[in-house]
Amino acid sequence: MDVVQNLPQSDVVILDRGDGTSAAVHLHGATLLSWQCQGKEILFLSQNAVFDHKKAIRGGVPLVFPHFGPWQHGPQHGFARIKRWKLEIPPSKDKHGNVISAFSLEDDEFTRSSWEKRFRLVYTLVLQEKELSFSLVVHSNDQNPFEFTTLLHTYFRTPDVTRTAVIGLQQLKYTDKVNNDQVLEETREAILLSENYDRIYSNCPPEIVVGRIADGNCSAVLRTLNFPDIVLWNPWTEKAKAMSDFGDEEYKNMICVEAGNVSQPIKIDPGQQIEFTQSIQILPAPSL
Ligand SMILES: O=P(O)(O)OC[C@H]1O[C@H](O)[C@H](O)[C@@H](O)[C@@H]1O
Repeated sequence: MDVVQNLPQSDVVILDRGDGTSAAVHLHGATLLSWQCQGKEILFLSQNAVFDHKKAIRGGVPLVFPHFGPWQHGPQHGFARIKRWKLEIPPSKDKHGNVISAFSLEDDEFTRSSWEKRFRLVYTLVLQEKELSFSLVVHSNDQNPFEFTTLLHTYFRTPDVTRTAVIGLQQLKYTDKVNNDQVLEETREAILLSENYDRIYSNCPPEIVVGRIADGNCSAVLRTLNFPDIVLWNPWTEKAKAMSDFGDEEYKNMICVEAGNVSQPIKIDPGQQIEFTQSIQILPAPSL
C-alpha cells in the first residue's frame, strides 16, 4: 500500500469499507492496484511499477481490451490498460456496507487511430467483506459487428510461488505459449509452478481455487461468467530480468491467474452489450 499512498490523489480512487477491507484503483487503465482484505494484501504490485500515465501498470489487475497478446493494430494487450478512464460512480456504500464504484471508457481519436470501432466500456467493482466482484460491460456503438478479446490480468501476491496451487483445471486442454503453442492436457489436480509459465487453459469451469496466496494462509475462489479461459503466467528468472518494471526476484512473490475470453474472439452486434464477470472470494485457509 506504500506505493499507492505516494501516488497523486487525483489518480487513485479508494473503496474503503472501514473494517480493514479496501481497494485502490488507478484511473490509468482503471487498474486495480491494491485489495486489502481484512488487513491482508491480496494483490502483487511490483516495486518497479511505472506510474507515468503511459506504460501499463505492472501488477494489480490491468484490464485487457480489445486484444489479448501482441496486436497488429496497437499496443500489446490493447489500449484499455493505458488509457485514462472516467470515474462513473464514485465509491458509495450500499445498505449492507458493500462499496461500489464504476469506471468508463469510450472510443476517442486515439483509440480510433489504431482501431476504428465505436464502443463504451463500463467496469464496476463491488467490495464486500471477503469478496471483490468485477463486472465489465462492453457496449457497441458501432454500425457494424466487430470482434474483440478481453481479460482481467490478475496478479496474486504470494510468499512463495512454488507452493501456490491452482486447483480446478485438471483434464483441460491448454496452449503452452512457452512451448511452441503446443496444445496439451493438464494432468494435475493442483498445479504448482517451477518455471516460466504462459498457458491458456480453455473451456474452464466457472469456479477455480488459488491456494496459498497473500500471506500464504488464505486462498482465493475465483468465479467467472463469460470468461471461459484462464491464463497462468509467471515470467520466472530470465524473463523477470528482461522486464524493466519488474524486480529480478519478484517472480517468487506473484502468480497471474487471468480470467478471459481470448481463445476465440467475441463478436458484438451494433447496439449490443455483453457482460463479463469475475468474483474473487478469500477463504481463511491455504486450501492444500
Ligand atoms: O508484459 P505484459 O505486456 O504486461 O504481458 C505480460 C504477460 O501477459 C499475459 O500473461 C501473457 O500471456 C504473457 O505472454 C505476457 O508476457
